[in-house]
Amino acid sequence: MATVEVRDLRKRYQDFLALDGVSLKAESGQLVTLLGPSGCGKSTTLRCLAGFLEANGGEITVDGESILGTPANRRGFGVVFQNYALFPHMTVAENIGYGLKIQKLPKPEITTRVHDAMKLVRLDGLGDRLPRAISGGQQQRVALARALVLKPKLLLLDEPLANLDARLRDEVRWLIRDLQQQSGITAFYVTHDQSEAMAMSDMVAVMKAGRVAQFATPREIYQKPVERYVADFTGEANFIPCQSVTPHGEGRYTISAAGVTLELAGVPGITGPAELLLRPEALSLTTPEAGTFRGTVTKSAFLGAALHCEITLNDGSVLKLAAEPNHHVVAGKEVGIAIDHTHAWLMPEVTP
Ligand SMILES: Nc1ncnc2c1ncn2[C@@H]1O[C@H](COP(=O)(O)OP(=O)(O)OP(=O)(O)O)[C@@H](O)[C@H]1O
Repeated sequence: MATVEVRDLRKRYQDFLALDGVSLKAESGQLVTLLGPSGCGKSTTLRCLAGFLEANGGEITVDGESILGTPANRRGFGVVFQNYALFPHMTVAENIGYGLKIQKLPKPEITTRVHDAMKLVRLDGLGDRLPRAISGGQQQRVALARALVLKPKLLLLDEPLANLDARLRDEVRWLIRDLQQQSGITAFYVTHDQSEAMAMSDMVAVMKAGRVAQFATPREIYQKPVERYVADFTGEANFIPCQSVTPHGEGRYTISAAGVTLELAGVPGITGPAELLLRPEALSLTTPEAGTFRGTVTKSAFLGAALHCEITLNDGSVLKLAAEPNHHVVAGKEVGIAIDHTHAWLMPEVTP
């Protein structure tokens, strides 16, 4: 178990600044996800942690000790990549035991540990197969077992599910989280998949152009994003611009938006222009008289479990929501929208 801290990490590729001061922390036993779009610096951060890349500035500590001068093979970390990189000519068991063989452990101990690791990732009985004779999901589990068998201090996973189909992704995702929690191992996990990040993590770092836009729990990231970029990247989001914002201190505000005055919570310390974030589940359809907002249905689509609607308000804002599937909602209908204030959140309007 290890506490890992990354402070103001910088990495330059020639004249391109890929990491511009990344800071985050994993407490012992936590799984921390680096989430963000392609090119934002997730893999670069992970490679600096692994020791495959040398940082140009900043610090990485494990249990308070700097590791920047320690070469990758002496850090004692387990690494799992999206391309499993198994040795094609070795059996599953040989692949898993390879690192132990390099460490020159006695054969009986290798056999026992490989056996235990295979059981852990549910690969029993497949030890004699070659990688080409097992499925993609099984290959990824071999890669996972190969990392875990070394009892690493820290587990680093770079999009480990990217090459799997949706069903396998789900299965391996839960397996990784189960194993990580059971073993209490600290882990960093790179993904651009928001639902993966939300489901698996203790903490999420949402990355934006070489920096961490927000570092918080999945719940906080989703319900209390610090800016629109984070809100957009972590799920469906509706935004309404505010005409006036009066702060009351401690992150409470009175606002006026789309002709309605509301009192609600938001990012502390907003002084300039702001916009209201309403997640779809904060909204429900009602009569025009009963709603907080009034609008006209501009789109509706029956998607089985829900009726997806777009409502255009009188200020031109468009709200998307999922209504009860048996609701009779057709384009052109006047409706009211009730909002659950606990799911409404005010954010500063940041120019993209
Ligand atoms: N060896 C390199 N030389 C030059 N630029 C690089 C190199 N490796 C990465 N970059 C650039 O650094 C930025 C960050 O790359 P990185 O691989 O960390 O992003 P990422 O968030 O992991 O993206 P992805 O999800 O596509 O893997 C990108 O703009 C990328 O083009």
